[in-house]
Amino acid sequence: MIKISAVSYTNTIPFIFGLQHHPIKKDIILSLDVPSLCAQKLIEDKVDIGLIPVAAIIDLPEHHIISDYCIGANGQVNSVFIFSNCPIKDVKYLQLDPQSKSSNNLALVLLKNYWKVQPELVEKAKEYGRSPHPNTAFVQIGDRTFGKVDQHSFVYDLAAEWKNFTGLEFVFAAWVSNKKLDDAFIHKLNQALKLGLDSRLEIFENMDMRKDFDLVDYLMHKIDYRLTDNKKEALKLFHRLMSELD
Ligand SMILES: C=C(O[C@@H]1C=C(C(=O)O)C=C[C@H]1O)C(=O)O
Repeated sequence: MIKISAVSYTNTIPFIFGLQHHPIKKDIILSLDVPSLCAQKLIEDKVDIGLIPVAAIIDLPEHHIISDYCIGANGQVNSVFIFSNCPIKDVKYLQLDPQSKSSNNLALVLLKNYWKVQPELVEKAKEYGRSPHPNTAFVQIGDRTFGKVDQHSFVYDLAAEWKNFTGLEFVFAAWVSNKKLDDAFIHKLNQALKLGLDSRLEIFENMDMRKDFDLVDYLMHKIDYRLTDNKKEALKLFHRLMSELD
């Protein structure tokens, strides 16, 4: 059996659907975890494959990107934000999202190279997301951000800001194995992922919709599941800019 850890957010539902509706389901054990844990499990070899934050790839002794599907965006993504009490140029404290790896690092890359400000970083903030301090901002990703854009004074969509900065798409998470896997299995995995993406309209029929967030637009148009050459170029640049952070 091949062990897989995938992201437990709504944007991964099409992939999960594909894995559960394809014959591959007999060959795998699937667990759903927050992104930082997907990465940790793959690094500790508790799983063979992870849909892991691309920022964690550099922590793996061996890695293989085994799919041309991913969690990415071409401009606005609608679920990766800096929410702030003040304009970004005035931020003094930045709380990081404990569930994230890629977006925390993307925030740091943009603050340094694009906005050119270096706030103090706060990890594991006690009052995460609720600081009354006027110069505090926080990174937040995934379903917890749905419906929140109207609740904060200043809102920055990090995939849109990355595109403003570089002109490129962005990849947040990729399907990565920590060992070489059989080609036939990889082929089946990709068929299953494609099946899930092709089943999105059927998935919507059984999905609880929200009044405060357009899930159909999000899963059809905002999350961009194709690991294009443009995203691969973005990934190289992102890893380089990450390695230059102090
Ligand atoms: C677009 C998203 O991408 C996610 C962001 C990640 C990160 O910041 O480490 C990891 C996995 C992705 O699922 C999201 O979930 O909102």
